[in-house]
Amino acid sequence: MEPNSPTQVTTPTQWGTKAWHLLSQVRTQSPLIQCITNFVSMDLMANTLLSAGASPAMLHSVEEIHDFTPHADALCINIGTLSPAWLPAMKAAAAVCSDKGKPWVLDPVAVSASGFRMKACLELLELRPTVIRGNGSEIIALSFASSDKPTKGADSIHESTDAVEAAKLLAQKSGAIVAVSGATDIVTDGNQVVGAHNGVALMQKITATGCSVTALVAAFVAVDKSHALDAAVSALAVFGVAGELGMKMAKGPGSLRMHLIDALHGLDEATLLSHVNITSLS
Ligand SMILES: Nc1ncnc2c1ncn2[C@@H]1O[C@H](COP(=O)(O)OP(=O)(O)OP(=O)(O)O)[C@@H](O)[C@H]1O
Ligand SMILES: Cc1ncsc1CCO
Ligand SMILES: [Mg+2]
Repeated sequence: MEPNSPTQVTTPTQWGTKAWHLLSQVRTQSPLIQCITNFVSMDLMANTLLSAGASPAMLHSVEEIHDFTPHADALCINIGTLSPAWLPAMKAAAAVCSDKGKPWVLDPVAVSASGFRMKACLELLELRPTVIRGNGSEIIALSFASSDKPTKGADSIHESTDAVEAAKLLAQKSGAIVAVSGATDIVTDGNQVVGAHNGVALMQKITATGCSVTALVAAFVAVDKSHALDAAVSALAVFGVAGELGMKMAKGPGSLRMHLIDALHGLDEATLLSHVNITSLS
């Protein structure tokens, strides 16, 4: 696999400007994002993409990959409710992207829950995802290809900061940018490590916020595919800022879900620049 390319050090102010630029590009270009995702996440993921200005398409039939996937600007694959029937479509779509140099993003939901899930993820890794985004437990399990000790399932029992070395190893082994969500979202190319400190803890109490931010990463990578690390960091920070703004109006997880989507849709430059909190961790 090709080595990851070095990325220049970016100051906090430059990160804010970069995140705004990429969000603006998503809004003006409205990239088409194909999502092959779990049943739980379909609604929130599609609404997250729409609020950010992208165009979601939740197409997962293997019969449609040949016609449709070449027209997508990026692909998001999520194994959350995986069954054998879905895997051929996931592999076919990932192969189209890999062949055409189109970005695609993998979300290894609950990868340690079973040998079946782990094997599927390892086969998908062979198709060279541009970015892998998971929670701490998922990234640790995938990095060590370990399903010996099933964790809680879709939720993490690790902090994202517990997964830094595992994330770097996975990035080095796979050639992908690896993003770990949590109180601090961590993104690495196997060498450089960047932290996005935005978000609120209550986002963990809304199912599929992680799945949705993975799709947002796909939208950001779609508009800047040669800088996948920057795009992933920016998407995670933007989603976190939307969570912080939404929290000002929310009374609990149900209303946070609604206000987060509203905040993402209405996010302006000054608000984003004053909230983005991204630092280098390496
Ligand atoms: N303690 C926290 N403080 C701030 N933000 C958080 C915290 N925990 C998670 N988040 C944010 O919540 C979102 C979802 O992250 P999480 O780690 O819960 O994903 P996940 O476990 O894959 O979720 P799911 O599988 O339900 O989609 C991310 O945007 C992340 O930054
Ligand atoms: C709860 C849950 N179970 C399988 S997928 C999913 C959505 C969050 O990943
Ligand atoms: Mg998840």
